[in-house]
Amino acid sequence: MATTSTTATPCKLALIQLAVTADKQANLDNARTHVLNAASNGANLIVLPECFNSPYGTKHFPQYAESLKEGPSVKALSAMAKDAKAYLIGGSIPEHDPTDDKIYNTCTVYNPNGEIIGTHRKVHLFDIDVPGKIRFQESETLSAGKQLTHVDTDFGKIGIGICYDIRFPEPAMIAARQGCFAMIYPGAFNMTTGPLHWELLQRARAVDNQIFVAACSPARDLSADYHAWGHSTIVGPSGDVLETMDEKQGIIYADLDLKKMHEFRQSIPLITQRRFDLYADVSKVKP
Ligand SMILES: O=C(O)CCC(=O)C(=O)O
Repeated sequence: MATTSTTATPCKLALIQLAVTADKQANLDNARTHVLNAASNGANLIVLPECFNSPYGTKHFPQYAESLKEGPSVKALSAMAKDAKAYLIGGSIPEHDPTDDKIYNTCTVYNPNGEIIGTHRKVHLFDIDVPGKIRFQESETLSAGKQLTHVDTDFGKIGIGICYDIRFPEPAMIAARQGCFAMIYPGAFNMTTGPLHWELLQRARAVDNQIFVAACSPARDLSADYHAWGHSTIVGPSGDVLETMDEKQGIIYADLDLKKMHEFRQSIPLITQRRFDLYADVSKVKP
């Protein structure tokens, strides 16, 4: 099993809970202002929310989708990372892939030189129907990604998921076992599932795997079709909430202390205590 380094560069994480509008260029400009602001406060790993350049809704995705090669968002994100001299987990954007003519919910990740070091297409589409509360079917216009994503940084390896991906424990466990010290989820929970599960799922993924977990939401806009829960949150490897916030636009920060993470793992050594002789492959268990 891969080990997580203890000698990595200190990591100051910032989550930007952005107010998203229907104006793509205004969203990119607002993201830039906040990314540079976070960097000027010492953040060297900066995260934007799910769907930060477009309103969140299946009817909006085809209209806002752009190619990663040609579109304005990747160019703008690359320049932000470079000018901030920070790693940037660029939330997500509706991506149009001209090679298969499909639309994906895609997160791009940049190093401090502005180069793309990872691309994650949401692998679990948000298709739910809670009668009388919320029905949302991303699959009406989106296709699912086909791979899990880990990126290499000066701090260590980081796993990326997008929103609904957090409901599935397996990708976080695989990331932790392959040496990632954190899972980062741009996300946009809602007024039904937000209060029920947003924090619980982050704490669950963290405590199961003894890693940092962070989820970054858009700010709530009651004039939009979709009301995001907000409450961007950073959780530590023991499941403790390090920082959280309300539903408004803003930034939260946390220093991610990998030494403490390793000490905690030694005191409760789940990694060496697992019984894969009893549960090696859950996919073979018949429901
Ligand atoms: O899982 C949930 O309750 C919300 C998921 C979601 O909003 C999303 O995947 O965008």
